[in-house]
Amino acid sequence: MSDTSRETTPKLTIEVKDLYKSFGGQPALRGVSLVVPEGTTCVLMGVSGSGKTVLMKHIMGLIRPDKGVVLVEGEEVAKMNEPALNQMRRKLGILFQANALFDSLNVFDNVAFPLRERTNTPEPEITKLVNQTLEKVGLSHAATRFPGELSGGMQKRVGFARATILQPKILLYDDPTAGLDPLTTAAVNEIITKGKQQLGATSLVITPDVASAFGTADNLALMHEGLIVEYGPPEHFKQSQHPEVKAFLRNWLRRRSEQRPPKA
Ligand SMILES: Nc1ncnc2c1ncn2[C@@H]1O[C@H](COP(=O)(O)OP(=O)(O)OP(=O)(O)O)[C@@H](O)[C@H]1O
Repeated sequence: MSDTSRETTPKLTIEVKDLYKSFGGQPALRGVSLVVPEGTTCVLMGVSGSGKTVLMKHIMGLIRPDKGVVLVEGEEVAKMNEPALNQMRRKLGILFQANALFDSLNVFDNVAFPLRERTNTPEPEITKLVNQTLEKVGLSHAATRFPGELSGGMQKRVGFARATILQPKILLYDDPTAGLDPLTTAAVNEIITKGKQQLGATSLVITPDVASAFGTADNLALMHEGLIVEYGPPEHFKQSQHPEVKAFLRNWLRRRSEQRPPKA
């Protein structure tokens, strides 16, 4: 028996086919197609206004397409009714730029929130799960502290703990390293990688941080004016001859050298 008979096509957790969306006659998406195979991390890059967030909002079912389809685990998002949408969203762990932590709740209660809100888990079990999750993100010592008392990176880790406490199969991150210093950025990248390893999750990440993107992605996609102009693994990307990829990487290198602090 040949080995090929045992080969299986990877399951596609997210499938976007020929997606179009305009706002007030202005096109934001102009025929976007993208697949994210199960258990992989895809990083979306592109200049401001290129359509990254609009694409992600379609996946979350927050925006309806003008044309084209978005499938999450084979189900068409635009055809879901409210209960089906809620059920689909339970599979999503969402970590956006603003951590949206509750300032009046301490770290423990912030992380426990989805369990208390969405499940009937008994309190002793909640305590166990939250403590385990805080340990994973290295925040066991901060359980009783409030968001205002934490560094930006610690807040991100609380956000990650809260986004993953229900063990989502799909993680969506929008600009998770925005405004963070290089050390904290490295910690967040580690979190993204951990998300994949610990949860076996499928991740879609938007980031302007090209170094993060190359470090975390199985596949990279570059958006330009509402289209994905290049898609593939980091090695493929680095060698891309596509003019928009070359311009994007050149700009990033220039900005990075400008941002380097002057030598003391
Ligand atoms: N609700 C909306 N109403 C009108 N226009 C919108 C809306 N949402 C997005 N747009 C427009 O769609 C285009 C794509 O926006 P989007 O937020 O997806 O960009 P982006 O690539 O995520 O940018 P950034 O990196 O700055 O977040 C922009 O021109 C934006 O102004």
